[in-house]
Amino acid sequence: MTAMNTTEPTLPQVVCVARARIPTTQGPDIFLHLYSNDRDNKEHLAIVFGEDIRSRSLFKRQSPNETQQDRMIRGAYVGKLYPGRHVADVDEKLGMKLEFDSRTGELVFDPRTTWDGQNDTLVRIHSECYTGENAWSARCDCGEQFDRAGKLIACEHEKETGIIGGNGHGVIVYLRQEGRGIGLGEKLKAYNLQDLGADTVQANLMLKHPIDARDFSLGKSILLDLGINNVRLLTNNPDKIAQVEHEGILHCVERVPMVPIHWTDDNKGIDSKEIEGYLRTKIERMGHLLQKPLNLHTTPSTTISVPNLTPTK
Ligand SMILES: Nc1nc2c(ncn2[C@@H]2O[C@H](COP(=O)(O)OP(=O)(O)OP(=O)(O)O)[C@@H](O)[C@H]2O)c(=O)[nH]1
Ligand SMILES: [Zn+2]
Repeated sequence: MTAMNTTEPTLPQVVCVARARIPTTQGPDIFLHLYSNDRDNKEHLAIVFGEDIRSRSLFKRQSPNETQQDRMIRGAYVGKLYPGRHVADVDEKLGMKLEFDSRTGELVFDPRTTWDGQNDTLVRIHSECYTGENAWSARCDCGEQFDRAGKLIACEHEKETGIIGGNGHGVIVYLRQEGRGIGLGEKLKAYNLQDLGADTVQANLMLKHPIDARDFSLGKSILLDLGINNVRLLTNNPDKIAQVEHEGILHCVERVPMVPIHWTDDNKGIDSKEIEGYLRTKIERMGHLLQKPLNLHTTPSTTISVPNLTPTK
C-alpha cells in the first residue's frame, strides 16, 4: 500500500452504531448501517449489499464484557440471525466464524468471511433529497438515481447499457445533506425562486448559500470503515469523483455514469419541464458529465430572467 499523504485533511471519525438486515421488495436483502460521527449530529447511513462487507467499528468488541447477545443486537454478527441463535461471532448453520485480535478487539480480516477492500466495489454516494425520494418530485432525478443504484449493485450486468453491476456487492452511502447541504427549508425557498425563473445555481446564490455546500468526507470515512479501498463510483458529478479520492487509501478506479432513464427510453423515467431545467443547469453550470445533446423545451439559462429579491409592494 502507498504511504498516506500527510497533506490530505484529517478524515472525520465515524462509528457504526447498529446494523440490521432489511429484506427488500426489490429482491436482495440489504444491511442498513447507521453511523455516528465527530462532525455533526446527523444519522448518516450506509446501505450495504453483501453480508460480508463488514464495518470495522461495528464488529470491534466494545469491551471484554460485551456479551454475544449484545453483539447480535447491535448487528455485529456473521451470517444470518435465526430464532434461538446464541453466538454472534459464529454461524454454525452457514459454517462461518469471525476471529478478533485479543488485544485490540478488532476484527481479523479473513477473505472467507469478509469482503476484500482491494476488490473494485460499486458505490454510490447519495445526498438526501426528501422531495425526490419521498414526495415523488419531478424536479430532480434523486429518487430515480437512488433506485437505479440499488438495481445496478444487485445485478451482474445491465443488458440495456452494458454496465457491469455489483453482482450483489456494493454500498449506497446515504448522507444527510439535504438540498446540496442547505437543508429542506432553504431548498423549498430555492424551488419558489426557480418557479420565478432562477435556475438551481442562481437560486442558491440568491439565498446567500454556496452553489453546493456539501462535504463528502464523511462518505469517505464510512467507506473506509466498511473496509473499501477501490471504488467504482456511480455519478455524473466531477466534484464527487475528486472528493472521494484519498491518497494511499481510497481510489476511484472507475466512474459509472448515471444517465437519466428518460434519455434512453422515452416511455420510462422522469419527464417534466423542471427536470430538464435541473439537468441543463447541472451540465451547463456545474460541469456534470452527461453527454446527450440537450434538446430540451426549457429556455437556456442565459435567457432566464432572474427575479429581483427586493420586496415590492
Ligand atoms: N439547493 C438545491 N438542492 C437540490 C435541488 N434539487 C436537488 N437538490 C439536492 O441535490 C442533491 C443531489 O444529490 P446527488 O444526487 O447525490 O448528487 P449530484 O450532485 O446530483 O450528483 P450525481 O452523483 O451525478 O447524482 C440532494 O441533496 C438534493 O436534495 C435544488 O433545486 N436546489
Ligand atoms: Zn432531488
